[in-house]
Amino acid sequence: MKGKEYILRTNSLSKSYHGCRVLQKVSIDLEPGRIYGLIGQNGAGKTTLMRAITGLTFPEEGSIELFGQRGKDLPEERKRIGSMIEYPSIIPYMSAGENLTYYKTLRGIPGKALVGELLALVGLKDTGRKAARNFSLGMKQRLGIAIALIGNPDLLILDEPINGLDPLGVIEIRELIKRLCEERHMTILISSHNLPELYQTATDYIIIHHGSIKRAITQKELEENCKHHILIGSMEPEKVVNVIEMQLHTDKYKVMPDKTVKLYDCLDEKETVAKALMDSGIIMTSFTVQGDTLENYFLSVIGGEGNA
Ligand SMILES: Nc1ncnc2c1ncn2[C@@H]1O[C@H](COP(=O)(O)OP(=O)(O)OP(=O)(O)O)[C@@H](O)[C@H]1O
Repeated sequence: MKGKEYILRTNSLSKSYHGCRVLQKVSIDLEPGRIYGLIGQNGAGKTTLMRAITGLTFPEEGSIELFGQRGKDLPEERKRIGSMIEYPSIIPYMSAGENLTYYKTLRGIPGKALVGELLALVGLKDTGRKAARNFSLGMKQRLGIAIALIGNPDLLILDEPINGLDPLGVIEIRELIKRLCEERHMTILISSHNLPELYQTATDYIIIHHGSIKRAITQKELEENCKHHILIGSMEPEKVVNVIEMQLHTDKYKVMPDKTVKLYDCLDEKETVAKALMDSGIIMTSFTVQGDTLENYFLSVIGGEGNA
């Protein structure tokens, strides 16, 4: 049987700055045509990992395999990566078209139509001679992505591409990323602190904390972990449990440390559940249908420290 195909594999990458480990034996595997959300707090090592993959910094330990090539000729293989790391590398006094032409020429990429195609793809076709320094933040980000797309990469790496964007800008980038994945079968690694947004974009998540990979999980697995449930708040969780077991005949529940009870069953029979609890004299302080969020999941994986 043919083994799994990988676009990128990092094997035990470690990197230190001034004696301080910022990447610790980082191993990740990226499969083709998927969108990976890289999640971590400030300083977790996301940018450093992206810089290591693209060759902007060098790990002291570990190895990188790109496109199944086992790192035979990394500089050559890296030509199939497009990236926007930290800031879009835009030349401010040039227009969007001039920026793209400049980078295209610099990289020796032929094809007259490419600049127009990329401008259309990122929605900057009508910006004419306007200098990039006068662009909105969203336009600058989209131009940065267009620059990253110049070589029609197989792997696209985007560090915080929606940072500072307004809601419309966020939606535009989300649509663009999804289109690149669906239409061009690109593999995309994207870091973001906006977890609700990432949840709408990514197909997989990689959680990094203090330079170590804590979890790699698919959207499907995440959904399984963040299953919808009825959240029942009361001062008498043992009575709630009794009703659930004896009257609703299910054991799919969990008592939380704050005394709420999560019921993963009977979601289509909310009225029956509510009535059974009330008829048993339980005073409920809350009764809502919820699904755990990516934020909660992230916090539970890193041990509840701070925000993403
Ligand atoms: N060139 C550098 N010199 C010294 N320390 C660095 C350098 N680059 C990164 N670091 C340190 O490495 C750690 C990881 O930084 P990194 O930028 O990779 O984190 P991050 O997860 O991208 O954070 P953020 O979400 O804030 O962008 C931080 O403690 C940072 O201060």
